[in-house]
Amino acid sequence: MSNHTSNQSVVTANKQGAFVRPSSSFRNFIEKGEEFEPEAGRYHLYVSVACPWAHRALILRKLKGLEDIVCQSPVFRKFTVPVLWDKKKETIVNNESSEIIRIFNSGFNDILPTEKAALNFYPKELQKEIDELNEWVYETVNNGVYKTGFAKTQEAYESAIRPLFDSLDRLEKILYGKEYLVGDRLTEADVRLYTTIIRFDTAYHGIFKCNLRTIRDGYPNINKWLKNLYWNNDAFKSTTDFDHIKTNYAFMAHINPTQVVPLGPIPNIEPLTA
Ligand SMILES: N[C@@H](CCC(=O)N[C@@H](CS)C(=O)NCC(=O)O)C(=O)O
Repeated sequence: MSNHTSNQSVVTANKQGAFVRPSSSFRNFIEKGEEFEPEAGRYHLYVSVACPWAHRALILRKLKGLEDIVCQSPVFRKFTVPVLWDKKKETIVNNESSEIIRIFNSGFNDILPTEKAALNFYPKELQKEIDELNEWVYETVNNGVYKTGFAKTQEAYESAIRPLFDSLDRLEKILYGKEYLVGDRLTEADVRLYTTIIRFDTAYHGIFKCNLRTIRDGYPNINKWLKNLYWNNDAFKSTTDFDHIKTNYAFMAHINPTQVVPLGPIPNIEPLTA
């Protein structure tokens, strides 16, 4: 995969000092009868467990029971993660997390047991609502924490942190009396938000200066939703590694030059009953 290394940098900024995320360059899908066929053992997922974008893919892989079909391993820089690699053609299939989770959601259904194939985290009847929510959640929350943390000017920082917290306020209302974001079932919208919120109090609040409020003290409905996913669904808990998350964010020398790793918050996530 050395032919496909990326020279993209996480610290890309525009003239105003605002973080600009580079776009992903490999955008293929896995489909029967097409170039990339669903096959067990053919594809490999490269991740970093600290990375919220890679974490999305790890959760979907687990939810769909793809552990024996798509292997995974950590990779250290050079290219962005997640990367879905085709061992047969020796090429990257896709390096865009929002598409890799769609591939995992349905691309391997033909070779999965019936009960796993039946699981659909992007159901037709909810797609419009999921897409609409994903759009603003991506801009202001998933990427919003990065825009806040990587801002190189006061102005860029403040114009990212405000929309971030406005969106958290909006999500808090959406989750009032609800277990999931869209419909009454777990969808990719929950997965995409989870990987940011689980890092919020432990990394983004301190290291990225996303500190108007914490999730645990400022957002009871989001906190309840978060705890439910973490404690009641192993696909979330088993793919979440708090030590790795804390260390990796603290090691970003451009924003934390001492690389001292914060101890708190304690606990990393509250117990279900708190
Ligand atoms: N759009 C990509 C973004 C992935 C991304 O930015 N990943 C980070 C890690 S959290 C990365 O690999 N950055 C490149 C680097 O650190 O060199 C996706 O969602 O898949």
